[in-house]
Amino acid sequence: MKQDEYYMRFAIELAKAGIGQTSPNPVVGAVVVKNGEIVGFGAHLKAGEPHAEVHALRMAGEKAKDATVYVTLEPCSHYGKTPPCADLLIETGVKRVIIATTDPNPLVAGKGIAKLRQAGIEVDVGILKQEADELNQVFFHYIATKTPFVTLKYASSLDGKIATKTGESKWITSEAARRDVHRHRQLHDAILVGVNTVIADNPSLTVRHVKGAKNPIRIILDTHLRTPLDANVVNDGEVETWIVVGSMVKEEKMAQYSGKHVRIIKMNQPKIVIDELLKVLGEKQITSLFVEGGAEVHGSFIEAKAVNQVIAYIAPKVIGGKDAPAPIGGSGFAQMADVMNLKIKSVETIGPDLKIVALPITD
Ligand SMILES: Nc1c(/N=C/[C@H](O)[C@H](O)[C@H](O)COP(=O)(O)O)[nH]c(=O)[nH]c1=O
Repeated sequence: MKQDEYYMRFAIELAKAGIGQTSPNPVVGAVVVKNGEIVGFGAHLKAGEPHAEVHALRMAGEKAKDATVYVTLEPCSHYGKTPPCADLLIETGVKRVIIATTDPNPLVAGKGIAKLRQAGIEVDVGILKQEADELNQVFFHYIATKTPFVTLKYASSLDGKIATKTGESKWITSEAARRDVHRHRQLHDAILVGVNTVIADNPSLTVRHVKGAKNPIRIILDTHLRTPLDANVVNDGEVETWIVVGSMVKEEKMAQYSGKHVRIIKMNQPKIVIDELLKVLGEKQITSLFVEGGAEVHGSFIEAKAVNQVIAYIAPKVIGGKDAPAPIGGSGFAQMADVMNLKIKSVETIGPDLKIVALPITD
């Protein structure tokens, strides 16, 4: 008889199928086991479509009766866009439900488990909890804060430069590393850069190296509305571009962009306050934000303590020069006691480059 962990690991792998597709819902996987045999499995693939348990139970059919169901997130017990899974599990007559982690939403946490137990179903919680929680770090953050989970990404040389002293930066990292960046882009609801990056690089900020991927919304931080009218992000019509401006920008200046594929979001203060921005984006159901620079934008997110993950691509190149820019601008920390501390989550090589993923340590 395989252990519970074996089946839960399969459910976690299934859940990964939905990553980048289910926003603003979590990713969930479910496996139905009867007499030591897998008789059904499924994953939640898109908000508004059936939940993982529904797919798995449908596949199991009659065999679901008296079966054991493994699910990576507590079954829902409230009517969302689809009927509650806890009720379906009860009606189906399953014998046992194994849950990796409970729902982070305080409104529903534990309710699904209680409903199942009241119906006489044996419920165990916590198998592979950590792996299951990691799957939904974005969703859990968004449910708790109603603001996007922020990943800050930069590419730098071995000596920590993001461009030469003359502003050249194409390319620091390899094609393989840049393809990896596009994979991260497609997993996000929005990408954000500062207007200086638009002026310097005229980026498209679309997902190109990944087939059939959706393009995240492009967000440009542009306090004084300096985004060039002929910029790619304003004219290519590939995906919506939101330009965030300060309160002092004049209506007639904004009118120049009408007819373009852009939406101008005017903040209620002259300068863009990151915390305010994240609240506005959260209200617009942006659950994950990929901040791609430049240095001043990175500095403002770090100073606002608004970074949930850092992804750094380090190329084996030396650019040198005291005037060549480093990844994080802004005023920086004066004392070591105040610097941002992180825990390295992973280090891997991609082609000739290093990729480091680190998570800020929130004391
Ligand atoms: N210069 C480098 C980067 N530069 C990233 C820039 O900030 C900007 O996001 C790019 O110009 C993106 O352009 P597009 O969207 O692909 O058209 N990013 C990287 O990963 N490696 C580098 O070498």
